Amino acid sequence: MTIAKKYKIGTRGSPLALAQADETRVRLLEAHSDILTPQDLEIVVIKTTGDQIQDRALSEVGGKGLFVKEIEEALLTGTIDFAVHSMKDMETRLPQGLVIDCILPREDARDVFISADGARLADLPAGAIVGTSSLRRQAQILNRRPDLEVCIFRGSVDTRLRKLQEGEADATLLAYAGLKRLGKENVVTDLLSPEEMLPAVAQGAIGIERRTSDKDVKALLAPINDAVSFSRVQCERAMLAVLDGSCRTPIAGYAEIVDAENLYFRASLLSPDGTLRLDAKGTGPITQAHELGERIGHELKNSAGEDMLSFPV
Ligand SMILES: NCc1[nH]cc(CCC(=O)O)c1CC(=O)O
Repeated sequence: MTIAKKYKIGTRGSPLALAQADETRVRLLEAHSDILTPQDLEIVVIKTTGDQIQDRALSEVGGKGLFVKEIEEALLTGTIDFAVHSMKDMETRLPQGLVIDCILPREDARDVFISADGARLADLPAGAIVGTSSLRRQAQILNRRPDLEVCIFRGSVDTRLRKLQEGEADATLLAYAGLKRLGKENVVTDLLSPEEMLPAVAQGAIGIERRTSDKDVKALLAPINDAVSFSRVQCERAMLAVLDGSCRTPIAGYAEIVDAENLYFRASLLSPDGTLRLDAKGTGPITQAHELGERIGHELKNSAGEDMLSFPV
């Protein structure tokens, strides 16, 4: 890096998004303590369409792209220099001219179970209500516990916890990563293993998006990329890219390190009501993360058939 200059970091304004932008800023200041001072990295909050819709499930209003569109426009027009995202919320295809080649060290990817009265998932009585707006969580819960009810739960982590206290549901499911980043691990009743609840693709991973042409930013971000986290996310997203198309199809995918050289990857495709579930798994070299993800994606796609990939809304 030759010149120090000022950079604008784009992010949503939710408490979690701000925590992630701040983590990115701190990592960059550490990695470039020789050339960057705190004033060189400015956090710019961008309000997205998704932030304004709080009362409907995301799958009803257009999917995860809603949280990202305005931020990508700000990148393309140059209002910001790079953007910090939860990789879980990112579509598999980025707009022309943008790239994500920096993934921070991944946080714990598991989902957690939170109940109002401290009961664990296995303790919930028949008919208990679980609040979630994630089709993946809904489908997996109903697959294991067809006797439970699911209701829509949206909003920030705080909003969901408040709804739980107010009795709108008996329990909810959240990403452990988000709670940890907000310093709210204490609300967790139970950590769910990947066998109980296979995480979402890229859950717990923070990615940084930039203009493909911006070589300064590329060099700035390179030292904070975590190669192993990058490969795990690449594997999971390659699977999603094969299956994607319908955000009404619950998909889960989780790649983990088995030894210094290999990934173990599990993926599942379910029907929203949890009655159908297809699982696939495989191992492969970390250096071929994309190929492993694609292979498992095609395996699921072939056994699913067209109808399971396009459930009616
Ligand atoms: N869809 C919202 C969202 N996007 C990322 C996270 C959590 C943090 C992460 O997975 O990195 C959450 C909240 C949740 O699912 O509990």
